[in-house]
Amino acid sequence: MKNFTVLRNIQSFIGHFRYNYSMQRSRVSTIKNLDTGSVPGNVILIGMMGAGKTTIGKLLASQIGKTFVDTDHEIQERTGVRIPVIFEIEGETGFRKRETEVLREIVQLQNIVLATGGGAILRPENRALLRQHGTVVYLCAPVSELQRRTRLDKNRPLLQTGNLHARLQELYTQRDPIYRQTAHIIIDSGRQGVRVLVQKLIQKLLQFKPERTEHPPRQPSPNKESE
Ligand SMILES: Nc1ncnc2c1ncn2[C@@H]1O[C@H](COP(=O)(O)OP(=O)(O)OP(=O)(O)O)[C@@H](O)[C@H]1O
Ligand SMILES: O=C(O)C1=C[C@@H](O)[C@@H](O)[C@H](O)C1
Ligand SMILES: [Mg+2]
Repeated sequence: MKNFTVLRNIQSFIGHFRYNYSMQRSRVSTIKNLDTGSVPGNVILIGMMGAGKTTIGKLLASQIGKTFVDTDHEIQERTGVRIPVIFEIEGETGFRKRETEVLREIVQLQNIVLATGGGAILRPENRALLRQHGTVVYLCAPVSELQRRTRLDKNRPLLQTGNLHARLQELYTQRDPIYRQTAHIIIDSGRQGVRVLVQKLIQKLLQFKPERTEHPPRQPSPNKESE
Protein backbone atom coordinates (compact mmCIF):
# COMPACT_ATOMS: atom_id res chain seq x y z
CA MET A 1 0.00 0.00 0.00
CA LYS A 2 2.82 2.36 0.96
CA ASN A 3 4.62 1.45 -2.28
CA PHE A 4 1.47 2.07 -4.31
CA THR A 5 1.05 5.54 -2.81
CA VAL A 6 4.66 6.40 -3.53
CA LEU A 7 4.35 5.19 -7.13
CA ARG A 8 1.26 7.37 -7.58
CA ASN A 9 3.28 10.27 -6.26
CA ILE A 10 5.98 9.49 -8.80
CA GLN A 11 3.43 9.62 -11.66
CA SER A 12 1.74 12.78 -10.46
CA PHE A 13 5.02 14.61 -10.16
CA ILE A 14 6.09 13.86 -13.71
CA GLY A 15 3.77 16.60 -14.98
CA HIS A 16 5.06 18.95 -12.31
CA PHE A 17 8.65 18.25 -13.38
CA ARG A 18 7.91 18.78 -17.07
CA TYR A 19 6.67 22.25 -16.19
CA ASN A 20 9.79 23.01 -14.12
CA TYR A 21 11.99 21.60 -16.80
CA SER A 22 10.48 23.69 -19.58
CA MET A 23 10.94 26.75 -17.32
CA GLN A 24 14.57 25.80 -16.86
CA ARG A 25 15.03 25.44 -20.61
CA SER A 26 13.58 28.88 -21.21
CA ARG A 27 15.87 30.33 -18.50
CA VAL A 28 18.81 28.75 -20.30
CA SER A 29 17.74 30.20 -23.63
CA THR A 30 17.37 33.70 -22.15
CA ILE A 31 20.87 33.72 -20.69
CA LYS A 32 22.67 32.17 -23.60
CA ASN A 33 23.30 35.47 -25.37
CA LEU A 34 24.81 37.12 -22.29
CA ASP A 35 28.57 37.37 -21.84
CA THR A 36 29.23 34.18 -19.91
CA GLY A 37 32.95 34.79 -19.56
CA SER A 38 35.61 32.89 -21.41
CA VAL A 39 34.82 29.36 -20.29
CA PRO A 40 33.00 27.93 -23.31
CA GLY A 41 30.34 25.22 -23.45
CA ASN A 42 29.15 22.95 -20.69
CA VAL A 43 31.19 21.98 -17.64
CA ILE A 44 30.35 18.53 -16.29
CA LEU A 45 31.46 17.47 -12.80
CA ILE A 46 32.02 13.82 -11.93
CA GLY A 47 33.36 12.15 -8.80
CA MET A 48 32.53 10.17 -5.70
CA MET A 49 29.73 10.94 -3.25
CA GLY A 50 30.99 13.81 -1.12
CA ALA A 51 33.61 14.97 -3.65
CA GLY A 52 31.79 18.30 -3.83
CA LYS A 53 30.09 18.19 -7.24
CA THR A 54 26.97 19.98 -6.01
CA THR A 55 28.80 22.44 -3.77
CA ILE A 56 31.54 23.32 -6.25
CA GLY A 57 29.13 23.24 -9.18
CA LYS A 58 26.83 25.90 -7.72
CA LEU A 59 29.65 28.32 -6.98
CA LEU A 60 31.41 27.66 -10.28
CA ALA A 61 28.20 28.27 -12.24
CA SER A 62 27.57 31.58 -10.50
CA GLN A 63 31.16 32.71 -11.09
CA ILE A 64 31.32 31.90 -14.80
CA GLY A 65 27.73 32.86 -15.58
CA LYS A 66 26.32 29.46 -16.42
CA THR A 67 23.16 27.69 -15.30
CA PHE A 68 23.65 25.10 -12.56
CA VAL A 69 21.90 21.73 -13.03
CA ASP A 70 22.17 18.68 -10.74
CA THR A 71 21.03 15.28 -12.02
CA ASP A 72 20.13 14.00 -8.54
CA HIS A 73 17.99 17.07 -8.00
CA GLU A 74 16.29 16.65 -11.38
CA ILE A 75 15.51 13.00 -10.69
CA GLN A 76 13.97 13.95 -7.35
CA GLU A 77 11.94 16.72 -9.01
CA ARG A 78 10.67 14.34 -11.67
CA THR A 79 9.62 11.62 -9.29
CA GLY A 80 8.58 13.79 -6.38
CA VAL A 81 10.43 11.55 -3.97
CA ARG A 82 13.90 11.42 -2.43
CA ILE A 83 16.57 9.16 -3.90
CA PRO A 84 16.41 6.54 -1.09
CA VAL A 85 12.70 6.00 -1.88
CA ILE A 86 13.52 5.34 -5.55
CA PHE A 87 16.19 2.83 -4.50
CA GLU A 88 13.72 1.20 -2.11
CA ILE A 89 10.99 0.75 -4.72
CA GLU A 90 12.88 0.33 -7.99
CA GLY A 91 16.31 -0.75 -6.79
CA GLU A 92 19.58 0.64 -8.08
CA THR A 93 18.70 -0.60 -11.59
CA GLY A 94 15.55 1.53 -11.69
CA PHE A 95 17.46 4.53 -10.41
CA ARG A 96 20.18 4.10 -13.06
CA LYS A 97 17.54 3.98 -15.81
CA ARG A 98 16.09 7.26 -14.59
CA GLU A 99 19.56 8.74 -14.34
CA THR A 100 20.32 7.91 -17.99
CA GLU A 101 16.96 9.34 -19.15
CA VAL A 102 17.63 12.58 -17.29
CA LEU A 103 21.21 12.79 -18.55
CA ARG A 104 20.14 12.33 -22.19
CA GLU A 105 17.91 15.38 -21.88
CA ILE A 106 20.10 17.58 -19.73
CA VAL A 107 23.22 17.30 -21.89
CA GLN A 108 21.26 18.91 -24.73
CA LEU A 109 21.17 22.16 -22.73
CA GLN A 110 23.79 24.80 -23.40
CA ASN A 111 26.00 26.78 -21.07
CA ILE A 112 25.39 24.69 -17.99
CA VAL A 113 27.48 23.47 -15.10
CA LEU A 114 26.23 19.93 -14.49
CA ALA A 115 26.73 18.10 -11.19
CA THR A 116 26.25 14.40 -11.93
CA GLY A 117 25.42 11.67 -9.44
CA GLY A 118 28.43 9.74 -8.14
CA GLY A 119 27.50 6.65 -10.16
CA ALA A 120 26.58 8.41 -13.40
CA ILE A 121 29.81 7.22 -15.04
CA LEU A 122 29.01 3.53 -14.50
CA ARG A 123 27.13 3.10 -17.79
CA PRO A 124 29.24 3.39 -20.96
CA GLU A 125 26.34 5.23 -22.65
CA ASN A 126 26.44 7.91 -19.96
CA ARG A 127 30.21 8.31 -20.23
CA ALA A 128 29.94 8.88 -23.97
CA LEU A 129 27.13 11.41 -23.48
CA LEU A 130 29.12 13.36 -20.91
CA ARG A 131 32.29 13.53 -23.00
CA GLN A 132 30.39 14.55 -26.12
CA HIS A 133 28.56 17.41 -24.48
CA GLY A 134 31.04 19.22 -22.30
CA THR A 135 34.36 19.48 -20.57
CA VAL A 136 34.33 16.69 -17.98
CA VAL A 137 36.01 17.47 -14.64
CA TYR A 138 36.83 14.77 -12.08
CA LEU A 139 36.72 16.14 -8.53
CA CYS A 140 39.05 13.74 -6.77
CA ALA A 141 39.14 13.40 -2.97
CA PRO A 142 40.62 10.74 -0.65
CA VAL A 143 38.35 8.21 1.03
CA SER A 144 39.07 9.59 4.52
CA GLU A 145 37.74 13.01 3.45
CA LEU A 146 34.74 11.52 1.64
CA GLN A 147 33.93 9.63 4.83
CA ARG A 148 34.15 12.78 6.94
CA ARG A 149 31.80 14.64 4.57
CA THR A 150 29.17 11.91 4.15
CA ARG A 151 29.08 10.21 7.54
CA LEU A 152 25.93 11.92 8.80
CA ASP A 153 24.01 11.88 5.53
CA LYS A 154 20.92 9.67 5.16
CA ASN A 155 20.15 10.55 1.53
CA ARG A 156 22.81 8.37 -0.06
CA PRO A 157 21.40 4.82 -0.05
CA LEU A 158 24.66 3.16 -1.12
CA LEU A 159 26.34 4.52 2.02
CA GLN A 160 23.81 3.29 4.59
CA THR A 161 26.09 0.58 5.94
CA GLY A 162 27.78 -0.46 9.16
CA ASN A 163 31.25 0.20 7.78
CA LEU A 164 31.25 3.47 5.86
CA HIS A 165 35.01 3.55 5.29
CA ALA A 166 35.07 0.06 3.75
CA ARG A 167 32.09 0.86 1.55
CA LEU A 168 33.63 4.09 0.26
CA GLN A 169 36.96 2.35 -0.30
CA GLU A 170 35.23 -0.37 -2.33
CA LEU A 171 33.39 2.18 -4.49
CA TYR A 172 36.54 4.29 -4.86
CA THR A 173 38.62 1.31 -6.02
CA GLN A 174 35.97 0.38 -8.56
CA ARG A 175 35.27 3.90 -9.82
CA ASP A 176 38.46 5.94 -9.62
CA PRO A 177 39.87 4.44 -12.87
CA ILE A 178 36.54 5.10 -14.62
CA TYR A 179 36.42 8.72 -13.44
CA ARG A 180 39.99 9.17 -14.70
CA GLN A 181 39.20 7.66 -18.11
CA THR A 182 36.10 9.80 -18.49
CA ALA A 183 37.59 13.13 -17.40
CA HIS A 184 39.27 15.79 -19.48
CA ILE A 185 40.48 17.59 -16.35
CA ILE A 186 41.27 16.13 -12.92
CA ILE A 187 41.44 18.32 -9.84
CA ASP A 188 42.03 17.58 -6.16
CA SER A 189 38.86 18.43 -4.22
CA GLY A 190 39.96 16.88 -0.95
CA ARG A 191 42.42 19.30 0.60
CA GLN A 192 41.35 22.76 -0.41
CA GLY A 193 38.45 24.99 0.49
CA VAL A 194 35.58 25.52 -1.89
CA ARG A 195 36.49 29.09 -3.02
CA VAL A 196 40.16 28.34 -3.71
CA LEU A 197 39.20 25.19 -5.53
CA VAL A 198 36.72 27.01 -7.77
CA GLN A 199 39.34 29.65 -8.68
CA LYS A 200 41.86 26.93 -9.59
CA LEU A 201 39.26 25.08 -11.60
CA ILE A 202 38.36 28.20 -13.57
CA GLN A 203 42.07 28.63 -14.44
CA LYS A 204 42.25 25.03 -15.63
CA LEU A 205 39.09 25.42 -17.69
CA LEU A 206 40.46 28.57 -19.31
CA GLN A 207 43.74 26.82 -20.17
CA PHE A 208 42.02 23.72 -21.50
CA LYS A 209 42.36 23.32 -25.27
CA PRO A 210 39.95 20.92 -26.93
CA GLU A 211 41.14 19.19 -30.08
CA ARG A 212 39.83 20.69 -33.29
CA THR A 213 39.10 17.26 -34.76
CA GLU A 214 36.58 16.50 -32.06
CA HIS A 215 32.87 17.28 -32.01
CA PRO A 216 32.14 21.01 -32.57
CA PRO A 217 32.07 23.55 -31.07
CA ARG A 218 34.01 22.63 -27.91
CA GLN A 219 34.48 18.90 -27.84
CA PRO A 220 37.42 18.49 -25.45
CA SER A 221 40.58 16.50 -26.12
CA PRO A 222 41.49 13.25 -24.37
CA ASN A 223 44.59 14.90 -22.88
CA LYS A 224 44.15 15.33 -19.17
CA GLU A 225 45.41 18.18 -17.09
CA SER A 226 46.00 16.85 -13.64
CA GLU A 227 46.98 18.75 -10.55
N1 LIG B 1 36.24 21.42 -1.05
C1 LIG B 1 35.51 21.14 0.03
N2 LIG B 1 36.02 21.35 1.25
C2 LIG B 1 35.30 21.06 2.35
N3 LIG B 1 34.03 20.56 2.34
C3 LIG B 1 33.47 20.34 1.16
C4 LIG B 1 34.17 20.61 -0.06
N4 LIG B 1 33.35 20.27 -1.09
C5 LIG B 1 32.20 19.81 -0.53
N5 LIG B 1 32.26 19.86 0.82
C6 LIG B 1 31.22 19.41 1.76
O1 LIG B 1 31.05 18.00 1.55
C7 LIG B 1 29.67 17.64 1.62
C8 LIG B 1 29.29 16.89 0.37
O2 LIG B 1 29.42 17.75 -0.75
P1 LIG B 1 28.46 17.62 -2.02
O3 LIG B 1 27.04 17.33 -1.62
O4 LIG B 1 28.70 18.83 -2.86
O5 LIG B 1 29.04 16.32 -2.73
P2 LIG B 1 28.57 15.61 -4.07
O6 LIG B 1 29.80 15.32 -4.82
O7 LIG B 1 27.55 16.44 -4.75
O8 LIG B 1 27.93 14.24 -3.54
P3 LIG B 1 26.79 13.31 -4.24
O9 LIG B 1 27.45 12.50 -5.34
O10 LIG B 1 26.33 12.38 -3.16
O11 LIG B 1 25.70 14.19 -4.76
C9 LIG B 1 28.89 18.95 1.83
O12 LIG B 1 28.59 19.04 3.21
C10 LIG B 1 29.87 20.04 1.43
O13 LIG B 1 29.67 21.21 2.19
O1 LIG C 1 27.55 7.24 -6.10
C1 LIG C 1 26.39 6.84 -6.37
O2 LIG C 1 26.17 5.74 -6.90
C2 LIG C 1 25.26 7.72 -6.07
C3 LIG C 1 25.51 9.04 -5.77
C4 LIG C 1 24.48 10.03 -5.53
O3 LIG C 1 24.86 11.25 -6.14
C5 LIG C 1 23.13 9.56 -6.08
O4 LIG C 1 23.10 9.64 -7.47
C6 LIG C 1 22.82 8.16 -5.63
O5 LIG C 1 22.75 8.15 -4.23
C7 LIG C 1 23.89 7.17 -6.11
MG1 LIG D 1 25.57 16.09 -5.32
